[in-house]
Amino acid sequence: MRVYRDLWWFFKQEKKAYIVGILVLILVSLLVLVPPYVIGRVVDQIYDGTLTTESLFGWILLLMAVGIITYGLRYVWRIMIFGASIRLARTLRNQLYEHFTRMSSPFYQRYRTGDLMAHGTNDIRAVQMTAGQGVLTIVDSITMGGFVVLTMAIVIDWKLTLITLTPMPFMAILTNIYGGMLHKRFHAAQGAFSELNDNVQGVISGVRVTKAFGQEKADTEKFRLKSLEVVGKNMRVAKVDALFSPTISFIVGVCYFLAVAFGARYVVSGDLTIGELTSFTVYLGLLIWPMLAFGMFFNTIERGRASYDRIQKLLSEKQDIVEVEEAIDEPISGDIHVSIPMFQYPGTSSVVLQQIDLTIKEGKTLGIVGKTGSGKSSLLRLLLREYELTDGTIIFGHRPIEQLTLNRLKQTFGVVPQDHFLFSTTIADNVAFAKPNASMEQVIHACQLAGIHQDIIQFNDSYDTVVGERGVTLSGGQKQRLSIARALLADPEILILDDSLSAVDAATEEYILGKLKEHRRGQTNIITAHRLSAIHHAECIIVLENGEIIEQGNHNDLMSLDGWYSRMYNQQQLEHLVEKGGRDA
Ligand SMILES: Nc1ncnc2c1ncn2[C@@H]1O[C@H](COP(=O)(O)OP(=O)(O)OP(=O)(O)O)[C@@H](O)[C@H]1O
Repeated sequence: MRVYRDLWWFFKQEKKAYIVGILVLILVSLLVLVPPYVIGRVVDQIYDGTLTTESLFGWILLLMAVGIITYGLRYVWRIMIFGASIRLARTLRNQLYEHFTRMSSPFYQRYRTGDLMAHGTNDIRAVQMTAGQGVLTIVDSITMGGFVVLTMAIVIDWKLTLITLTPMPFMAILTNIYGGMLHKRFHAAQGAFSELNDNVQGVISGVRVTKAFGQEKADTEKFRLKSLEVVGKNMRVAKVDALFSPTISFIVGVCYFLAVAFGARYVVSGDLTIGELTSFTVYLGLLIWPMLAFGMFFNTIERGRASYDRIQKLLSEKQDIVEVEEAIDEPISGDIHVSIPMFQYPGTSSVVLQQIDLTIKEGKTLGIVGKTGSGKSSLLRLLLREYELTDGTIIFGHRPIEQLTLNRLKQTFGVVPQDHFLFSTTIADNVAFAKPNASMEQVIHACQLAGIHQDIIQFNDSYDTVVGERGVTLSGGQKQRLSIARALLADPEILILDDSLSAVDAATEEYILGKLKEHRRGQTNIITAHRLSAIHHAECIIVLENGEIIEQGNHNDLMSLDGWYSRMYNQQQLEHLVEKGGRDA
């Protein structure tokens, strides 16, 4: 029942729908008492020989009227109660979605995508059932069950009612025991389903790698086993679930037996008419649904409680990055001063960045290089405030990063991440993602700057070509250039290219860099790269090693240092020459 207390905010919000729905349900419960009464009266009139055509016609009219009114009322309560529960599902889904969009990287590291998807679908459905079917079953079992029992006791015979209903407490006890078992098993089944979801998501998004390594069989086997586990756990739920109905039917059967055995004696002794006994047994039949509903109710709320708890746990996850109340939303300008004595990712013990002291000059290009894992992307993530600084400061002009609104920070940067992502939509929509109202000319211009325009017009549908899962598959270099076009279209004050030219050839790289220099004159660029040709033109270059700046200066400064940069540059130049020689030969 705790789930209803937790959902009280929603019932208050939808009180009109629930009050009308419940009142109508009560009315229906009263109306269903009429037909068994009529049947009993008709049987008695036949037995007495007093049934006339007129009175039969009257009874039939009454039954028809009750039938039609019940039909209409059942429609009304469904719309009221089930309609409200659909609105609850919508509200929770929106809350979850908004929450997901607010959360930053650490949250997505803590939760698996499959789990989040299961919470957004299965759990919400279970809560919706609690607010819809759960309310119906409890109201129906109490009102209809109560009215039927009262009618049997008051209108027909209280002693017979008492005898007939003695097995009922067993039903309450048993359904309660089953409910407890169901809760545990449902929890386990839900967990296994989440894992399966995760598995499917991983397999589908990595299907090309699977095929490339010929791992289809192994993957299918893994999936088969996982699926078997889910089936097994759901079977355990089904086995308890399946106990409800036979238990109730058995107990109701015993009640029928008692009703007929004792009722017949009452008829013989003249305490009951044959019509009354007929009504009594029909009323007993009406009790099956409330009893079943009672069992279903526990079942539904057990699931709803587990699911609502999981949804609340997700919603209560605090944002990792919180905007201060007095955050300022003013245009960001000036140099960026970065001072990070030390940085560790939350929950880890290894130092990723240390003794970073750096000024990123406004309107200039900063190149960041270093071995893989040296901390290049981590430094960018801190600039974007994807993670909170544990020690040190980042100051934009004269404003510490924490004093700026998150929105302003996002608007200031245009990022082309390493793991660029294209949506399953047209090329034009993908490019215009951050600026949906951009004109076609602007989209084309950005694509020209990113050196992808010529590729796009080769496609049959040009800018309307659908890419991704539902459309054409682009090469790595094409995807990178589309991501660059997307960032350029937004014309950000600070452009970040995180190893974004790695998949294009040297000539294309040179073309894009030339265009960037021309188009982004006076704007800040931050470029990380493994190929030094991508950054050698930068006004300032830093070399990172184990999270520390070991060299800093422009290309000429670094070449004269004769350190990591110059060694790497010479080596890459040599490789380039060998490659070119090989091609020319
Ligand atoms: N979210 C994270 N949580 C914990 N550790 C992380 C996280 N992201 C990166 N790291 C660790 O931080 C270190 C620096 O990683 P980072 O991605 O910044 O390196 P990088 O220089 O950008 O590497 P690459 O050139 O391969 O992209 C690595 O040891 C990495 O394992």
